[in-house]
Amino acid sequence: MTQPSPTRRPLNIVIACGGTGGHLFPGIAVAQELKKRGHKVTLLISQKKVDAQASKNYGDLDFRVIEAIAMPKIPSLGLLGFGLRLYKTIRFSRNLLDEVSADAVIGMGGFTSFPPVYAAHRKGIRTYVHDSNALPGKANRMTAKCCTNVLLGIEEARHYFNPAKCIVTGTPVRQEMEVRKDRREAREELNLPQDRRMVLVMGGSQGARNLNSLVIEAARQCAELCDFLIITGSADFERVSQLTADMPHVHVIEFCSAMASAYAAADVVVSRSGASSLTELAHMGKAALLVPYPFAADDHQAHNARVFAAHGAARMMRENTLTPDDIAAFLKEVFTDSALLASMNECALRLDMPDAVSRIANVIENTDSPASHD
Ligand SMILES: CC(=O)N[C@H]1[C@@H](OP(=O)(O)OP(=O)(O)OC[C@H]2O[C@@H](n3ccc(=O)[nH]c3=O)[C@H](O)[C@@H]2O)O[C@H](CO)[C@@H](O)[C@@H]1O
Repeated sequence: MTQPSPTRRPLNIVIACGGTGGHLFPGIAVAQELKKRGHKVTLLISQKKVDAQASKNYGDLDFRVIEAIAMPKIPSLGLLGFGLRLYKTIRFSRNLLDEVSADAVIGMGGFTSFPPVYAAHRKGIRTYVHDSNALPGKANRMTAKCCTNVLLGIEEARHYFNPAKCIVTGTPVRQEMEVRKDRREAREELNLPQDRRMVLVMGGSQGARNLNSLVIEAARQCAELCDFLIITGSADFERVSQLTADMPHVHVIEFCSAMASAYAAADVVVSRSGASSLTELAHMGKAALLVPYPFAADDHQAHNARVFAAHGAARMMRENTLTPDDIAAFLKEVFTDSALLASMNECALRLDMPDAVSRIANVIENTDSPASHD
């Protein structure tokens, strides 16, 4: 593991990580590490429900809300309002950077990272953007232009940026996931049976309605084979609860605040292929059936899933052709071929970068050169 080197004084660091769990949780992981090293951290999140839901379990961290502004289509009438909101958010960011005497700003991705990173860049403060996906989004590519360094979740993304600025750090997992939990304890905690195979179903930080529907039909065929723990997302909780009311082998959670336990309790996972979900699957060494969100920008979730499939850690299936029979067949295959399941688990583990959070913190602590830009 890379060792942190001592810094001259505690730093004031701003982490912009709002908008979605895939940005927020890696941001929380970096904040936890920097705080542990004695630095002061301010996290910028958006006003969205998922941010409030996810951040409420981290009362020891300092969260501030900043307006989340998404880039409208070009050309469109929305551009005028967007320009005004962007200007206001950059001004808000500039004031906040003064208030906390920021030494460095890290954007964890998405368009919510741009205003604080841009404001910091204009003030000559060190700036970073972290991109966790195999195919980086447009917002990150734009933000990267005003960054000192670009921190990458995986090597595959390097050629989308100025390669000289890129440092492959991996994507960090939260402190509570660093140590893998015991399966028995995890099942006790989540009130799940000990003697059944368990399939964890997750649709990213906000749930996935179509995937939930397909899994419920598959679960009807698999009542003998295994149990299911479905994390539905807030919007689909009522519907899934009703549809599975007569299925005692299906367990339903709206939003899971104990993801370390959910992974530990699972034998196999059916999931969307958001980058943080994949990072956690690798860290936990869990085989998966990956179903990329079909409408993700530039189909980036398919790029993520292909990396895992190519390494033998997962199967990838596209939602438009996926049937409940396919899901049931996959589960029968992995549960009857224990060597296959073990090999997929092992391949997932090989993709883990356990020191990602240290690498990021080291970059933040060690770079004291003035910002360099494209
Ligand atoms: C639709 C879309 O564009 N999604 C993007 C979004 O994904 P999204 O926000 O869904 O994030 P990911 O799938 O990357 O990660 C989900 C995170 O939420 C956590 N979690 C989830 C459910 C729950 O109940 N509790 C909980 O804590 C997971 O442990 C994980 O840390 O950002 C990712 C990172 O840029 C991208 O790769 C995804 O493609």
